[in-house]
Amino acid sequence: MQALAGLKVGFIGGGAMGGALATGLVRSGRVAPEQVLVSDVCAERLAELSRVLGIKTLSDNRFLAREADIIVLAVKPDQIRPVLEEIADLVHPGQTLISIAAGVPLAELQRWVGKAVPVVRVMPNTPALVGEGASAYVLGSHAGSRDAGRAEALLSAVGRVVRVAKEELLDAVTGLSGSGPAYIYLVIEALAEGGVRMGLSWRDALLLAAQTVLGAAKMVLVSEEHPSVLKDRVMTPAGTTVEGLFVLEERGVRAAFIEAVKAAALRAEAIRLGRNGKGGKD
Ligand SMILES: NC(=O)C1=CN([C@@H]2O[C@H](COP(=O)(O)OP(=O)(O)OC[C@H]3O[C@@H](n4cnc5c(N)ncnc54)[C@H](OP(=O)(O)O)[C@@H]3O)[C@@H](O)[C@H]2O)C=CC1
Ligand SMILES: O=C(O)[C@@H]1CCC=N1
Repeated sequence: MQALAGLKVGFIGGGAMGGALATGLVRSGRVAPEQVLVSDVCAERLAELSRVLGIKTLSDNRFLAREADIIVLAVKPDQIRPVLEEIADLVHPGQTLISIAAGVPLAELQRWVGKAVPVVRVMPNTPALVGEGASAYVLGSHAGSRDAGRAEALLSAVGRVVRVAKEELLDAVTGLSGSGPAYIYLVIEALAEGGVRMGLSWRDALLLAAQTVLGAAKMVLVSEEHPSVLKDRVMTPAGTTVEGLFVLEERGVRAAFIEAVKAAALRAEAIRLGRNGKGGKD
């Protein structure tokens, strides 16, 4: 991947999301393990990432900020400001700062870093770990095509990526694909329980449920047909599928998913606007 050639990618925070991105990136083969650095306050997490991926890990965010060309801020939203203030004097316009924090606006990121360095806001998701992430990004005012290229190269190595036209849309992305894997795990668990209820072993039911979700998703992406067309192809008149679908519609499952995305997106918006009642951001 040309945009990442010879560059060092540093992750500050190697937890659920930072660890998933670092792992997906190394496993993609688009960068060598020597190009990836992770710093974290948790020594066990660092030891595990270093052991599994063969990457350099460290407990010193400032050392990482000196070394990395792309710095991914992957700590919890309330830790973004202290981390940025910790490294602000070291960062320079040759670097690209990428924040993956939910609800932390570009204007704040730029203010905390205090100088004209390129900042990109990204909303990824955890399936990046297995190369099937879904991410969206928006550029800050000092970021240009070089930084967009770097962000796209990084994110396309671990899944699919879209650029959104304005920052506010990242709230919707957060509600849909950022939080979305959790909704789908719930669906898979429920489908499997349905199978168990009707006599399957948990092991068989879980495999069938997960593979069905994977297969259906792949059909949508590969065929590029509208999901309703694909749905119709599964239904036989007076058959089984229409009975199942009727129950889902009757119970309001479609509306429940639409409302779930809205609720999560509104929460992201509330954090971004500082209307935070639950300790997500200071
Ligand atoms: N999880 C997800 O699905 C997604 C998360 N995000 C965003 O990613 C970010 C990280 O979330 P997530 O990975 O879930 O969180 P985690 O708590 O799993 O990971 C954060 C890591 O950063 C460490 N850390 C805390 N303070 C510092 C510091 N000052 N310097 C270096 N490392 C530090 C934490 O250590 P310790 O645990 O010891 O505090 C932890 O290991 C958040 O901003 C979130 O909004 C975005 C999309 C999806
Ligand atoms: O739940 C959260 O706030 C984070 C952001 C998107 C997914 N997890």
